[in-house]
Amino acid sequence: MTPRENVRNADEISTVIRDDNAMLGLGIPERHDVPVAESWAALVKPGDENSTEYGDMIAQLRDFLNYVTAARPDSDTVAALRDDLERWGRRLAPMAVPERDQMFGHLRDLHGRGQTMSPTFVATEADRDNVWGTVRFGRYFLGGNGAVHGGAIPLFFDEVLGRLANSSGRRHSRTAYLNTDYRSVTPVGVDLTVHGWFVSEEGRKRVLRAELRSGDVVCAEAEGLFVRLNPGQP
Ligand SMILES: CCCCCCCC/C=C\CCCCCCCC(=O)SCCNC(=O)CCNC(=O)[C@H](O)C(C)(C)COP(=O)(O)OP(=O)(O)OC[C@H]1O[C@@H](n2cnc3c(N)ncnc32)[C@H](O)[C@@H]1OP(=O)(O)O
Repeated sequence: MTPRENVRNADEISTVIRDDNAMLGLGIPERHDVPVAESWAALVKPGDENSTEYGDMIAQLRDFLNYVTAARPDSDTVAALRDDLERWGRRLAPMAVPERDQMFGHLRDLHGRGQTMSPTFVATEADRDNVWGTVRFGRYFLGGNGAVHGGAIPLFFDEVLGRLANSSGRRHSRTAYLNTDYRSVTPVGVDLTVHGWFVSEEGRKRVLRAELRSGDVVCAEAEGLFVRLNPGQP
């Protein structure tokens, strides 16, 4: 018997559908309509006129990656998609620019910075030493059995803590270590809450911690050391 045949009433059916949508990481728009608190927003580089359009394109790309991950497409669909992707690659290739000019990941006024490498962190509150927010790992970030891939979690922590470490007028630092404790499975397709905070700041060394929760359950915790760069250090 399949899980669907096992469904007995309308409530259960809607739960299954909702869960399927959740597994796709869909249903919650990957948009950027939550106001960002002052100190986090201090990183914002104003005046990129393409931000909104580019951000919407990235949101589509994120949804697309979730669909690709979830689908078991027929071979005609795969062939058509391959051809479309090849065409898009050829269209974009001549538009390559040096790193400092690229848009991907550089749009700091967008939640998620206009990138797809890690899920969109939506900062909802921040001060000089803390940031709070939400994240939803889409189906694309699935490791197995409904759990987020173990490598995607430190990537996400680096994203949040790296940015907090360099916020509020602090000079740039780089991650020296980032330790992650996986406390319980991090579910795909579920809104999670995030808190990142400074533990200490001594000389060039900034120690920060973060916590990722699903409801009351702590899914993962991290501690990172971020070392302030010396002048001329890459
Ligand atoms: C240009 C920065 C860009 C930042 C982004 C801007 C904001 C953008 C906005 C949004 C972005 C989203 C956010 C993304 C952020 C991501 C950040 C990353 O992931 S960076 C890539 C991964 N990390 C590396 O590639 C580092 C490679 N390592 C190094 O470059 C060096 O090792 C470095 C700079 C970390 C330290 O090297 P030393 O030569 O400058 O300094 P020494 O003397 O070795 O260390 C200073 C102190 O730190 C301790 N230390 C260093 N590493 C340690 C470790 N692993 N464990 C414990 N202590 C360590 C040392 O023992 C020393 O301590 P004692 O002063 O003696 O007390």
